[in-house]
Amino acid sequence: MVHHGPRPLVICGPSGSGKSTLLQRLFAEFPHKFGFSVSHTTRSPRPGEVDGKHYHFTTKEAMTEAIARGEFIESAEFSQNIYGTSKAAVHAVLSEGKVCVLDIDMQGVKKVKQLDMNPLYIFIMPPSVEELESRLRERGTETAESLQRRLDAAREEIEYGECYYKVGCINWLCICPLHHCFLFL
Ligand SMILES: Nc1ncnc2c1ncn2[C@@H]1O[C@H](COP(=O)(O)OP(=O)(O)OP(=O)(O)O)[C@@H](O)[C@H]1O
Repeated sequence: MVHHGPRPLVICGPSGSGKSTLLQRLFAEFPHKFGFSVSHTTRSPRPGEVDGKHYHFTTKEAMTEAIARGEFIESAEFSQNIYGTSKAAVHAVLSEGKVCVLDIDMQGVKKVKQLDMNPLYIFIMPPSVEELESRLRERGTETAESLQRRLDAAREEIEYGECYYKVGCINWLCICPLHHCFLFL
């Protein structure tokens, strides 16, 4: 995919690190500047999640077929569900002249790195796996098994973040100290 316009932003970090919350703040503060690449997922919607806004909720069958038709720039299996970024989702943001923001996992990042999108990469590092666990428990969206799967994935993602991202800090994090997370640019 040849990319024109402002460089996309790829945000990555373990489930529960606070990516979604930080992005909500970003979009609320700069609605004309940044646009969200709405991923497809086969996981069930959580209370409050809106189809087409937070995710395009779909089935494994429909998504596998769409991937085979070449409709996705990347896809990944995370905690027994498929997630993916469609070409249409990215085009929708770019056509509005906004910075396209992708919230994707480590596998998605590795795939995007093989494309010619040339994005900026940001990793949200949680304070510890213990803190992640208590956040995910409090959120109440996971079963014992899916919580364990997310924590196993988190350990791998933290290692990946430590290896491949340089320590940095950007200003809009300062308005969100409650999340106790660091941004790596
Ligand atoms: N298109 C995609 N490709 C790869 N990974 C994706 C994609 N869309 C979402 N993900 C990742 O899948 C993981 C699980 O997302 P999900 O929304 O189920 O959990 P979450 O705990 O709410 O994530 P968050 O950390 O954003 O709060 C997250 O790390 C998210 O970044």
